[in-house]
Amino acid sequence: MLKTGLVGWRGMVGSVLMGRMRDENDFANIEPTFYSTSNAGGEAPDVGKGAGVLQDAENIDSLKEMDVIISCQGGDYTKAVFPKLREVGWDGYWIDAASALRMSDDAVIILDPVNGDVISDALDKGVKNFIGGNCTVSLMLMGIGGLFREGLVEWVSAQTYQAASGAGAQNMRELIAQMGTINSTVSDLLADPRSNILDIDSAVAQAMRGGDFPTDNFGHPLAGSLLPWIDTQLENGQSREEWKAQAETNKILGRSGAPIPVDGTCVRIGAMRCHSQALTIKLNKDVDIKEVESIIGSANDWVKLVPNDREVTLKELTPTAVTGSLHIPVGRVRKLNMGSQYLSAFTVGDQLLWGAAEPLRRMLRIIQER
Ligand SMILES: NC(=O)C1=CN([C@@H]2O[C@H](COP(=O)(O)OP(=O)(O)OC[C@H]3O[C@@H](n4cnc5c(N)ncnc54)[C@H](OP(=O)(O)O)[C@@H]3O)[C@@H](O)[C@H]2O)C=CC1
Ligand SMILES: N[C@@H](CC(=O)OP(=O)(O)O)C(=O)O
Repeated sequence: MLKTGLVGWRGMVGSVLMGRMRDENDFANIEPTFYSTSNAGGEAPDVGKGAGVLQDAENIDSLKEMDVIISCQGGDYTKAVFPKLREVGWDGYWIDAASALRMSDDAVIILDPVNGDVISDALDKGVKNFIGGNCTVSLMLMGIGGLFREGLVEWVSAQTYQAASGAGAQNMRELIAQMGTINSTVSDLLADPRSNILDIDSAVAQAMRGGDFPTDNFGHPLAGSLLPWIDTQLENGQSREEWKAQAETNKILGRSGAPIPVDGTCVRIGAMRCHSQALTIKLNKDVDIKEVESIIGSANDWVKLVPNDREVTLKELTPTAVTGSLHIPVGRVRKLNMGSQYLSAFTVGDQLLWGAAEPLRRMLRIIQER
């Protein structure tokens, strides 16, 4: 059994990972050791093997005993601990949710339903660093990976609608607090069916712009609004989240040479944990829409083609419908007025599942099954 160290297991991504590992009985096949950056010596979770003791997540001597380490602790932890482990000659597998090592030459971005071949080749070559992709990129590739696999994509433009969870647990709380503040500001007016909607509207706008509105985490109102910038600002005008789209897509696909252009605008909206994306895809040839649908819908076990029908779309292609589920619905698939090679699609995915935790636990399985 692989000695497997788990770091970051009680955070938001880590908790989702733990839930999935329990659901899939993954702990039966490993010898787990739980680490903490804040509570070494405390009680470790009982995953069916008795509750052990939490180990110190900074203790290199302990970590280097592991065959595999899975970290959901974040990039700062990775940057601090990973190089020290490799310096002392640790040769185990490092599986990480953080972006810190994603673009390193000696690391593979893992999304096995899309790039199982890339992962397998890397394992054959002795690669030991396997890093989860950016949630938006992973969800886009789970949705339209079939078109890439068939070599049909000339470029993609993704306009995103990203959930609060992508910014962290405190941001999810803040979104709800903002919603609550808005509601409580106008609850008396709302209770009166004869009240003027413009009075309600101006009271809401005033509250959202006021100094008491809870914005410590987002820095700005999100509830009742949106934020058209995610992550840091780059010199070329892109946000870092937008930069990741092309860089990570091409790396996940294992492409060398000219990259497939992928670009768009990343926007934070008031969804809880599902990212949605409106995709414009330029195909490199005219493909019949039925064939396009078939290629998209049969690419993996989780993608689901939603017919371009109003009722079904509004029932199945929303964050509310998808949250907590591994399904990746893709709908609104149609050719655009721009020409027969221009395709539109809309996809929704849970950014904590396929966007973060699921590729990590599957990577552990892949290593085990070797
Ligand atoms: N949020 C996301 O959508 C995505 C995040 N990631 C990556 O995963 C990393 C972890 O993200 P995320 O899970 O959101 O981070 P969290 O802040 O939820 O958890 C990170 C760590 O914070 C510590 N912590 C402190 N207070 C608490 C608390 N009250 N509850 C739980 N944990 C607490 C825990 O460490 P300890 O137990 O040692 O104290 C925990 O492991 C990110 O930095 C990012 O690199 C990747 C993809 C998506
Ligand atoms: N940036 C993503 C979440 C995330 O953690 O991305 P990354 O793993 O690339 O840092 C979002 O805000 O929705």
